[in-house]
Amino acid sequence: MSAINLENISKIYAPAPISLGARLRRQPPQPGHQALSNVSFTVEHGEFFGLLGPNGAGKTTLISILAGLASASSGRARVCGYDVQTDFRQSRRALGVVPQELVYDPFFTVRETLRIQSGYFGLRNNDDWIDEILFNLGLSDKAESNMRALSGGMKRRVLVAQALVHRPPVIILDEPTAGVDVDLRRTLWAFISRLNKEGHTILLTTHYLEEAEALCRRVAMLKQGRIAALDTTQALMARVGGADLEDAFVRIMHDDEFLGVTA
Ligand SMILES: Nc1ncnc2c1ncn2[C@@H]1O[C@H](COP(=O)(O)OP(=O)(O)OP(=O)(O)O)[C@@H](O)[C@H]1O
Repeated sequence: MSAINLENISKIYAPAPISLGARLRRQPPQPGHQALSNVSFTVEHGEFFGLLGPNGAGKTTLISILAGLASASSGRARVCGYDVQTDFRQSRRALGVVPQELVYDPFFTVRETLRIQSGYFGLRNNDDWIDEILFNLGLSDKAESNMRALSGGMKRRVLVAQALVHRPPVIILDEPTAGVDVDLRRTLWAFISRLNKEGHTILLTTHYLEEAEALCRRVAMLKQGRIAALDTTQALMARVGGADLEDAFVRIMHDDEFLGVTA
């Protein structure tokens, strides 16, 4: 049983509702937007896996499907063997997701936020683990601060903490270091690497390819909603050529030969 298993996932977003003016002009309805086409891959337990792709490639859509926030138009997604639709509660419990957007409730303190999140998973008396997470993310002195009083980088640390309160075996980070300072990057990667060494599976999306090269043993590259490459980071760089993963990424994204090709 794998940590993450995706079988032929496709996603077509419904078109925007047709306006009254367009209806009166008898314009034909717009087709939906195909964000993912037959995406299949597996992430094994304990892997540090990179999901890469340019803006709009479909990374967040795929993560939303895994987290049960969006439903696939076709195909099957499983987390730790649990189907994300039919076994939603178990699959969601196995997963910690750090979202790309800073979403938070401004009325609570950091500790309250983490206690509430623990409550969603039926966890009471979770303060020992909450304190450990806060310490490891450099947030101990912010525990009683109100969320709205935190800087953007500090809020992002709380999002990471929130994803970890229920000790999920699989952790998904959607661009966790976008716009954050060197200090947080180092703190975050030290903690996430430690969790990975302890056996947690990590799926990371990032536009910082040097981070992916340093951290991820395997990567999948999405291009226009299709898998363009899927291999170990080292094998991919050796096969495609170039000085580093960024070079390989640029070559793959600019060469149509790779569209829909899997390793
Ligand atoms: N709710 C939605 N309705 C319609 N189209 C959407 C919706 N969400 C995303 N899309 C479209 O689906 C495609 C994939 O978007 P997605 O956010 O998954 O890409 P991404 O790889 O995460 O991009 P980024 O790197 O910019 O975060 C894009 O063309 C986007 O405009």
